[in-house]
Amino acid sequence: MQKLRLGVNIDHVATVRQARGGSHPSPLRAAMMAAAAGADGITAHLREDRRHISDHDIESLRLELRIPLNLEMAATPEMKDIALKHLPHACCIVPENRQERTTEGGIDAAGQFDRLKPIVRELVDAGIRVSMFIEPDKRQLDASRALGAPVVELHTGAYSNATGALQAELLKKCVDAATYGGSIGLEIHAGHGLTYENVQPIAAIPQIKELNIGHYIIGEAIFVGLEASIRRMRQLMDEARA
Ligand SMILES: CC(=O)[C@@H](O)[C@H](O)COP(=O)(O)O
Ligand SMILES: NCC(=O)COP(=O)(O)O
Repeated sequence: MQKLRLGVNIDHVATVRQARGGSHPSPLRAAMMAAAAGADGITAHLREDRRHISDHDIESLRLELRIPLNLEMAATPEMKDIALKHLPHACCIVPENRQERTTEGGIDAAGQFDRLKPIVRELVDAGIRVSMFIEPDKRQLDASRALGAPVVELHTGAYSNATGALQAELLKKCVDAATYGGSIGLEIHAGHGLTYENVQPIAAIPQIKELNIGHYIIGEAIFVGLEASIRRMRQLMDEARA
C-alpha cells in the first residue's frame, strides 16, 4: 500500500509564542525540525483573528521550507489574496467563526457552493492544490468535486472525540466517505484531533493519502521533544499500513 503522508500542523507552536507576543518559539524553526524528523509537509492555519499563525509566519515558511506548505484558510477575499500572493503548494478551505476554540466541523461545500466556486477556481487556476475540509458525507464529497477541488480532507474531530460504539460508527463514516470519494476521483486526506491512541484506524483506510496532525504532536513534544513526537506518529502510521 502507498506510503501515507504526514502533514505536521504547527499552529500551536505559534500559540505558545503568542502567549507572550514575542518571537519564541519560532514556528519556522519547528517546521524545519519537523521536516528533518520526517514530516512530508507542513500545515499552518492563518486564521482571520491571527490568534496563532501570523502573516509573517506564512511568508517565512513559504520562503524557507523545502517541503510542501499547506495553508489552511477561510474562504474569504482576504485569505484568497494572501494565498495568491504566496502561492503555497496547497490550500485547505476550512470554516471559521470567532467564538470557536478550534475548528468545530467541516465546511458546507454543498450549502455554500455559489460562494465557494469562484474562490476555488482562482486558487486552482493559480496552480495551488485545493482541498476542502469537509465532514465525511457523500453530499459534501459530491459538492467538493463539483467545485473543482481535487482533494478533500475528512474532518476526524467527531471520530477523535468519541469512544466505544459511537467511535466505531464514526470510523465507518470515514471509511465509507474515503471509499466513495476515491471512487469519484478525489484525493482523500484526513485530520483533526488525531493522537497516538486513535490514529491507526484512520491511517489504515487505504484511500487516505495524507494525515494532517498538529495539536497532539506539539503537545507531546513538550514531554519528548518534537523529533521523537513526530517519529512516533510516523511509526504508528506506517504500522497501520504494514
Ligand atoms: C482544520 C483543522 O482541523 C485544523 O487544522 C485547524 O487548524 C484547527 O484550528 P486550530 O489549529 O486553531 O485549533
Ligand atoms: N486539518 C487538521 C490539522 O491540520 C491538524 O489538526 P489537529 O491535529 O491540530 O487537531
